Amino acid sequence: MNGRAAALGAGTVLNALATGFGSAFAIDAETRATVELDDTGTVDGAVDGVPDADTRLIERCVELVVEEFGNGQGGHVRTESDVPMAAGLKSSSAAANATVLATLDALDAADELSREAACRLGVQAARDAGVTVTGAFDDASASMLGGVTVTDNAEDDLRKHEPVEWDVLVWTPPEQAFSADADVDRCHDVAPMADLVYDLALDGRYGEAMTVNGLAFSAALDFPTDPAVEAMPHVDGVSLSGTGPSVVAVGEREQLETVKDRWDERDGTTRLTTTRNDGARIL
Ligand SMILES: Nc1ncnc2c1ncn2[C@@H]1O[C@H](COP(=O)(O)OP(=O)(O)OP(=O)(O)O)[C@@H](O)[C@H]1O
Ligand SMILES: O=C(O)C1=C[C@@H](O)[C@@H](O)[C@H](O)C1
Repeated sequence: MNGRAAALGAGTVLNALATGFGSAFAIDAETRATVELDDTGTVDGAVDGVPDADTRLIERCVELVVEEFGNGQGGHVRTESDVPMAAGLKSSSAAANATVLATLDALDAADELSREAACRLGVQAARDAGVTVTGAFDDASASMLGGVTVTDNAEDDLRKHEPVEWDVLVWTPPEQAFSADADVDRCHDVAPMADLVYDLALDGRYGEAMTVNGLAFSAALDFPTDPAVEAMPHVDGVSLSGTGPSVVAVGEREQLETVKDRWDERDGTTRLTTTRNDGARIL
């Protein structure tokens, strides 16, 4: 009873920590999960290359799927990832989605649940594991479905979902920033800006939405705005991603290459990539 699946990392249009409404877009970075089920009744998890990682999220994903579609099985779950952990690129959503799909695959139950419903199980696991503030259905839906999504995280409701063909530049500083540690009160203070970003996103003005989001949440969460200001003359949109520290920009490839030269001078890694519209998949 083995299963294997992959889900996508994502960047932010609107951070949901202010109002519960969020928006994210899938990028070409993957987390893969392998699940082996057995009759032990207990689940243990491991993250490739990170021996001390917190594995409660992926273990909880297996448990929830087994509760609904299995017969008391336990087993092992292991992830390997191109999405850096706690860097703002939705590593938790990608790990949860990949694990839920891999467990469904191991139980031969992948056709019994829509991708959207599978994603809600991962969100529940993230809440149970305490790795999220709002549940992060915005990030989870982008990671699972691909394209850009706009969501109400209080209701796990998908308000908008559409494919997008964007070139994307990602700067990831060496630090980590766990969502569960974010200063939520400071985010509430920028709610009027989040309302504006939500309206822009619903209008399909994603680039402007991202830029307003980035300035507001960088200020609220105490991240530098210099990378965004450097990028602004060249790109359609630039934002702090998630609860940081990564910054994502979208626009013309050539212009993003100009920004990359500037961002390369900073500590960390800078990567040119694209959006993905295919979403998570069973391998
Ligand atoms: N590859 C992985 N395998 C297993 N668990 C993971 C993996 N990546 C992330 N996680 C879980 O998610 C937690 C990090 O979640 P967090 O929301 O802080 O990061 P993120 O999703 O990358 O950030 P953001 O929401 O700002 O994009 C980790 O502590 C771990 O529990
Ligand atoms: O933990 C959460 O609820 C969230 C974390 C960040 O990724 C945000 O970007 C997201 O909108 C919500």
